[in-house]
Amino acid sequence: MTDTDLAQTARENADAVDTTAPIKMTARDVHVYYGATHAIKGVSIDIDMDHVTAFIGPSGCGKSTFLRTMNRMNDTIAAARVEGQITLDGEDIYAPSMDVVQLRARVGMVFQKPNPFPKSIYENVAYGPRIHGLAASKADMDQIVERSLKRAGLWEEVKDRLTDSGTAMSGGQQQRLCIARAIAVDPEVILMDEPCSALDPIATAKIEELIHELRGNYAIVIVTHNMQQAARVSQRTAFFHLGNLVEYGVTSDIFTNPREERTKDYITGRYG
Ligand SMILES: Nc1ncnc2c1ncn2[C@@H]1O[C@H](COP(=O)(O)OP(=O)(O)OP(=O)(O)O)[C@@H](O)[C@H]1O
Repeated sequence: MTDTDLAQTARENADAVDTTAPIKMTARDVHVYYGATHAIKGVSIDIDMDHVTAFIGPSGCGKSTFLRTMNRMNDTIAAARVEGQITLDGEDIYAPSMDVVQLRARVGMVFQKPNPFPKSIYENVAYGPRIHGLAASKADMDQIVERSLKRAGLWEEVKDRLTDSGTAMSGGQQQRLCIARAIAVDPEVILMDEPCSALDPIATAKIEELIHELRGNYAIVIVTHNMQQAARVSQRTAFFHLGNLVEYGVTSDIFTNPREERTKDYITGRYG
């Protein structure tokens, strides 16, 4: 794909930008340290509801680190320290009163490598709703499982083998199962950390289509190394470099008319 194609793809996607969408999450002057390494340097950003926001930038620039601050996954890394403020619907997610288990249900995460539990397909989806008490009966749970698998575009492929192991599926199916698992607890935000990097082009296309379909109901944030993917699936793009948020805006603007020289260099493949 040439630069012109990239710009064209981004422009086609621009129709989906809604400037009146409410802000779902905010970050203000966020810094992250791993011991002495200063990985994120004063990032401020607003994440809109009903949009897909792509985080792009060269390897090691801090995309995954920043993504993990948004549902406190960095809490699980002993050396990581987060400063600054991140809110969800105006509420500080690092406040002592914040229930981290609830937070991670509201802000779900899909990882680079599909990681289904070594349990049945049904149980993979039912697990979250069960621990959060979202189903009052077996019939309720059956409904949640079916609805989540349908939304993840997997139902037709698995409805006759719900008791098979989730780990016995193809990589692309496993990733859609992980998306179904995230959706099952009714999240408001879905964070995706390079969700297609372990998948072949056909499975990747299916996930991209799915992201497109899910967009209207969630705030979705996707880390990607693939600029064509950012242009195809996102309405907003944030470009990170050396721990800084260099530029953030409407995807078609970032790909057609970047304000910063560093963004331009990156999207035209001059480094990264
Ligand atoms: N668990 C960790 N412990 C120590 N340093 C870390 C850890 N995770 C990331 N870092 C460092 O933080 C910086 C940002 O890394 P991060 O993985 O967030 O970047 P990235 O942009 O997502 O990279 P990539 O695109 O290669 O996945 C790097 O210097 C990295 O070495």
